[in-house]
Amino acid sequence: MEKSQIRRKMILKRSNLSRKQIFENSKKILNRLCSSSYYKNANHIMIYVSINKEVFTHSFIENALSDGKKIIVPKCEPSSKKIILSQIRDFQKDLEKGFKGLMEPKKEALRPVSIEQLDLILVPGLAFTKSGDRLGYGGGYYDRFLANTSKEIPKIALAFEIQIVPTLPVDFYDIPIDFIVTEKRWITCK
Ligand SMILES: Nc1nc2c(c(=O)[nH]1)N(C=O)[C@@H](CNc1ccc(C(=O)N[C@@H](CCC(=O)O)C(=O)O)cc1)CN2
Ligand SMILES: Nc1ncnc2c1ncn2[C@@H]1O[C@H](COP(=O)(O)OP(=O)(O)OP(=O)(O)O)[C@@H](O)[C@H]1O
Repeated sequence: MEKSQIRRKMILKRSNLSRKQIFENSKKILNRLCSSSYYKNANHIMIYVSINKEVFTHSFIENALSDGKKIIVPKCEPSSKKIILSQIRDFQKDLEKGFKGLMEPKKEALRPVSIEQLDLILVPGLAFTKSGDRLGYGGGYYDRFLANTSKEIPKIALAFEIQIVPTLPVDFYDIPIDFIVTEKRWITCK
């Protein structure tokens, strides 16, 4: 099956999850992450700001900020299809609706961070395999970004169990992830 076809199928499948299921499963996923040494040992954490039926990350971001973690979120630059990293201090004040309706740092709240500063990357996606292959929305934003990160930085996907599939088409530029956390389990890829 082609990537575009799998994307459509997975968006449809995910749309069947109720708001309650999204919130409850997201809580389990993020609690599992927070009890891991990957979270505990990380100071600078990059995380996506969830929309629609993605694993809900807003409460995690607020809790991690209270926990003293440095939180870094992506801002899309559609002209270059690149991601800019910006540290946020206040979820409510620093973000506004931007590209594709995503919550992104406001211009006046941009606090650039370099890739080398990241200790942990929490990756979004539509579908994943247990071996770490990932399918996103198709912009290639994360693939371009992940291509520039060191292998040493853990890349962890947050996903609902229904997003784990047996196989995915893989292109040479696709960057595999290291772990997947679902509401049921912790998957170590490869
Ligand atoms: N929360 C979040 N932020 C992210 C990503 C992501 O997957 N999730 N990205 C990952 O690379 C980048 C943004 N890339 C995107 C590329 C395309 C579409 C897009 O076409 N969205 C559809 C809606 C899909 C749906 O119904 O869920 C659209 O606008 O029609 C969205 C984000 C960076 N920030
Ligand atoms: N490292 C890269 N350098 C240049 N172009 C790239 C790179 N990675 C991906 N691309 C381009 O991005 C486009 C989208 O890739 P793909 O369909 O794999 O995105 P995706 O993984 O679903 O989305 P995303 O990474 O945004 O979540 C492709 O046309 C690909 O050529």
